Amino acid sequence: MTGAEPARKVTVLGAGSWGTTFAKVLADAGSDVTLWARRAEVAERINTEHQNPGYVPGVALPESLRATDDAVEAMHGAEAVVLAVPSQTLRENLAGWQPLLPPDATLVSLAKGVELSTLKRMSEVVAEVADVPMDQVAVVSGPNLAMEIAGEQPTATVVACTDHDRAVALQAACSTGYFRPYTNTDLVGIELAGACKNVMALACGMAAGLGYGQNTMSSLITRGLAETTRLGAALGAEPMTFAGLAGLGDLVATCTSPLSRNRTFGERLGRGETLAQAQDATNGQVAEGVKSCSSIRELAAHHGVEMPITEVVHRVCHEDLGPVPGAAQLLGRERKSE
Ligand SMILES: NC(=O)C1=CN([C@@H]2O[C@H](COP(=O)(O)OP(=O)(O)OC[C@H]3O[C@@H](n4cnc5c(N)ncnc54)[C@H](O)[C@@H]3O)[C@@H](O)[C@H]2O)C=CC1
Ligand SMILES: O=C(CO)COP(=O)(O)O
Repeated sequence: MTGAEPARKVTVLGAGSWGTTFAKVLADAGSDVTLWARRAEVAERINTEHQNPGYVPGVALPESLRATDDAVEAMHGAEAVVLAVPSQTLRENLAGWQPLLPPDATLVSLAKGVELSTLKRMSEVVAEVADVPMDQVAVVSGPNLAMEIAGEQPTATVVACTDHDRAVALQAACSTGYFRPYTNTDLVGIELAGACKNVMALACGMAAGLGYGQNTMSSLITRGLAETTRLGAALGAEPMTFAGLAGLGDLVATCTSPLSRNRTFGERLGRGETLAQAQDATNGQVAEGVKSCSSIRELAAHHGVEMPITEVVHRVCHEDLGPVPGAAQLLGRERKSE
């Protein structure tokens, strides 16, 4: 897919909650969409009953949306290939798909995370594993809780790509009466914002689980935005990106919605559940911040950036710090100006 023409043939790899929902958006926008599911029975149910109850219960999927568990069939002739798998498995998944990728297809990451061990953003992982230039990689990120979009509630998002024409083509391919994408060329900022907001949603969930109210939430959201912006500035992102849909927009949506898996996970930790207990309650869906809190913390350390909320979330998730002492740690920091 090149130039400013809408993508007509789009493949979505991953039929979880966001992959299925984004495939519906693309199909509703008039694109010819094939959705790849890991399990044959999920693909079969989408084709025959137009439902994916494990991930988007009660949602009627468009009849034009085709699903398959055959990656070869899914990717044949695709102008854009959308990667809708968790951040920490993207490398492994994409390595398997790499030989099947149509050469000039725009590769679109929906994942919000930073890879453990390499500390790479998802677009970096995609460009490396697919062996394509960075301007062939796009990202979609914004306040995009899948179940609200699946219910066709009005939502905006950002389509980011360093190649503006590709961003415009993808924007056209996913614009519907309920979904309004804006373009942006600041891939670094858009991706960091998406990864960090999951960590802040864990923190807000913990606060909610401890019984704290809106002052605490607002304080965490605002200071979370400050530390995310600091990291972005150190990595060359445009600071204004963090005030946009993929920054503040997604941060507010995720930190305040009971639909967020990250916020819900944090709330369970705040109520005193262990990591394993909270994990059991996710219905197999991913809460990216649980792993990304560690990779973002390490990335920040490499760049000499202070991220106190991320630090506390990491310690609560992985170093046995209780949420109450975690809150005390944040409140007890050295006094400073805003
Ligand atoms: N659900 C949402 O509201 C939104 C999710 N996202 C992001 O999209 C990405 C995908 O999220 P969801 O679709 O929500 O996740 P999910 O947990 O609902 O689904 C994950 C999908 O990846 C597939 N998959 C393939 N290989 C896998 C492996 N090795 N391990 C686990 N799953 C594997 C699963 O079968 C499943 O179809 C995440 O990075 C998430 O942060 C972004 C915006 C909205
Ligand atoms: O990214 C999301 C909303 O924009 C979804 O958040 P959760 O992964 O926490 O459900």
